Amino acid sequence: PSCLRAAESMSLSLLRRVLQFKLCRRKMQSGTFVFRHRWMKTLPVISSSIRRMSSQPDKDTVDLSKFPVDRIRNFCIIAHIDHGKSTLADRLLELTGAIAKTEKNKQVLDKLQVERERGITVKAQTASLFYSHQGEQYLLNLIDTPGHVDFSYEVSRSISACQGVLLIVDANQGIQAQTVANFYLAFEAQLAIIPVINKIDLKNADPERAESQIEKVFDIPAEECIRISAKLGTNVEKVLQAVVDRIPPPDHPFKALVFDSNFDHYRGVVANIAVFGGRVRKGDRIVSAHLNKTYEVNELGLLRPDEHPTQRLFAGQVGYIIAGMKDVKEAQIGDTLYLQEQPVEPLPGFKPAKAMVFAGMYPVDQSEYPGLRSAIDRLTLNDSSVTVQRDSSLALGAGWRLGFLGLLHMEVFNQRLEQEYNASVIVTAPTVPYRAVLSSAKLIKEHGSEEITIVNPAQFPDRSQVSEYLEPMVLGTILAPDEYTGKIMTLCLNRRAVQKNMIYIDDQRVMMKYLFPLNEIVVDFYDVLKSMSSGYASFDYENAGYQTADLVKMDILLNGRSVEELTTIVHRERAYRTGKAMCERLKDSIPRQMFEIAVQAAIGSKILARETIKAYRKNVLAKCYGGDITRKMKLLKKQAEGKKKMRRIGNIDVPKDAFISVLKRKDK
Ligand SMILES: Nc1nc2c(ncn2[C@@H]2O[C@H](COP(=O)(O)OP(=O)(O)OP(=O)(O)O)[C@@H](O)[C@H]2O)c(=O)[nH]1
Repeated sequence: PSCLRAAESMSLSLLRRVLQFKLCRRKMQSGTFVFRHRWMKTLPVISSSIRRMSSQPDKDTVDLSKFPVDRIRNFCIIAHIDHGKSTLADRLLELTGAIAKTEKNKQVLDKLQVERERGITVKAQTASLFYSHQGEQYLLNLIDTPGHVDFSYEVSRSISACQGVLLIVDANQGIQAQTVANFYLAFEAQLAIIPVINKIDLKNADPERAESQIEKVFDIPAEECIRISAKLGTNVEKVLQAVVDRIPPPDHPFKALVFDSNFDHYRGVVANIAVFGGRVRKGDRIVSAHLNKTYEVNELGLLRPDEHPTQRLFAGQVGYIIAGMKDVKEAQIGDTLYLQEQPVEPLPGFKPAKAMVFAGMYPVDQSEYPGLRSAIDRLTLNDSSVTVQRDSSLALGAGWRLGFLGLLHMEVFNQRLEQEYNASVIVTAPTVPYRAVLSSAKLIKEHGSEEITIVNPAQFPDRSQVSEYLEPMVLGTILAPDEYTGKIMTLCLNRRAVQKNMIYIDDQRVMMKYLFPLNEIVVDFYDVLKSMSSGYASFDYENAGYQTADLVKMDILLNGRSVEELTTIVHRERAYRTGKAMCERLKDSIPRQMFEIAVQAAIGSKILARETIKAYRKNVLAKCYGGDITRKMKLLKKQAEGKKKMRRIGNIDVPKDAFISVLKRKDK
């Protein structure tokens, strides 16, 4: 009101200057933009000139720390695997000038080698983009997320840092299992959902069908869908407009959420944060709500998509912060950071990731133990969802028992160890976390509780000491064309699954829900499902607690000697069939050696199955007549290298892949 009064006596341009000066000062003091809103309402003429002034679309000179919160949008891209998230992210980056438009820009946000090789996203990535819309400049914070079911943990935490999502659906494939799972994650978080139908350039694209599925399954009007081709860039601009128009700006009290973290060898932990309110500056002392530890901020900035240091981070911004944390466990995902002098109520955070698959990991040669230990330490610094426990076995020596989110997660971890740390490891047959209710007083005392979780089959307690065994269950969703329904039902039945629900989502596609024992799907269910449906079926699952089960421990013996790493826990009624199949597969995967090998499956002292591997001697020099010594040396070296991929158990060479492949079944 005092300014309005002053306006009567001052020229408008002078008043403008006074206000601009006050505005800057107030913004710097309060760190919020509430002040600006208020003035814009009372003085539209002045505010429009201020707006013009602060929305110069020159992204290199704009001061990000003063970016108005009402022109910030935080969103992520979610979809089923391969529906084109990373490709759309590339186009968005290009269109907003964050990266140059070249042929080489393919899945720019997929930085890890394993991501590029497998063509999948494993870790969520963040980038800040500038976008001019109707003369205003907007700051769009984009988070690209992985599509595979093992990494849905990354999706849920990305969602917590956003106010909206782009839900991508392939125009050819339509809604798939993870589309459904991801939709509900976003829906439950009450985010704005923009459905995007991608790949409309494909010959068999059927966008109408995808839209009617979206209407039927998610209750989103078909008109809200945007049809695009991420590959060709068709209509991608419309996506940016929708982000601005349909996603609300962030509006929160003073605090920041840690939604990702990774470890940098030189700078320590780099935490990705979403600032929900207020601001943080270099040199500020911040507190992590979870550990109640105080740190000094050494560096912070935005991700565009590479780190771009700034002096401050403001409400509504998504960026990174480095504050002398030494372990990613200090930057717990879901934790709240606040300024030391301004404690706040912590944000709700995320459900912690729970390991569902456990496996032993051992060096191929014990002399490589220290190297492998430091490689595992470093890799887990970057992936806090992996649990690590030290373990040792008679045959394989000292090693670890690691817990993963799923089998693909385990394979990716393994591949990263080999590629990024040049480590050669043996991974034992994966197992799920079983539980046992103990009846033996001695064991209860030893464990300090009646119910124990067993992640190592070798430590499976004997039936006589247990009143009940329990196995983890999951509720699986399968989407497939109806012609495969019969085959899929047989497969599920073979995997001890119970059907819970089945509906047609359109005239050709069926959605089925089954309750599965986790161990039945963990190794190869997805592969089998894919191949029996010519790649058309998709699968996703969520945890569904524990159920009583009649379990037994099955040992595998090589020449009468039990190989602890091949021990598995099986359902009693399946023991014979599983034992026989395991022996057959071991016979195929262990190469013939200079002596005969008996492969047996046993429960206690009872032998269930046996196969014999005949003796054989491979003379690699057999075809090498005459005297070329270099050629002979080369062949012998090659043979020695082949042996490195083997593990000697007793006097038997077992290929390291045998430990996992032994569990893969041949479902028809
Ligand atoms: N024809 C066509 N192909 C596309 C389009 N968008 C993406 N693709 C292709 O689809 C494949 C998967 O694309 P990505 O962008 O890697 O998919 P994604 O959803 O990020 O995959 P994940 O990160 O593994 O979940 C790639 O081969 C892309 O080239 C499109 O609009 N048209």
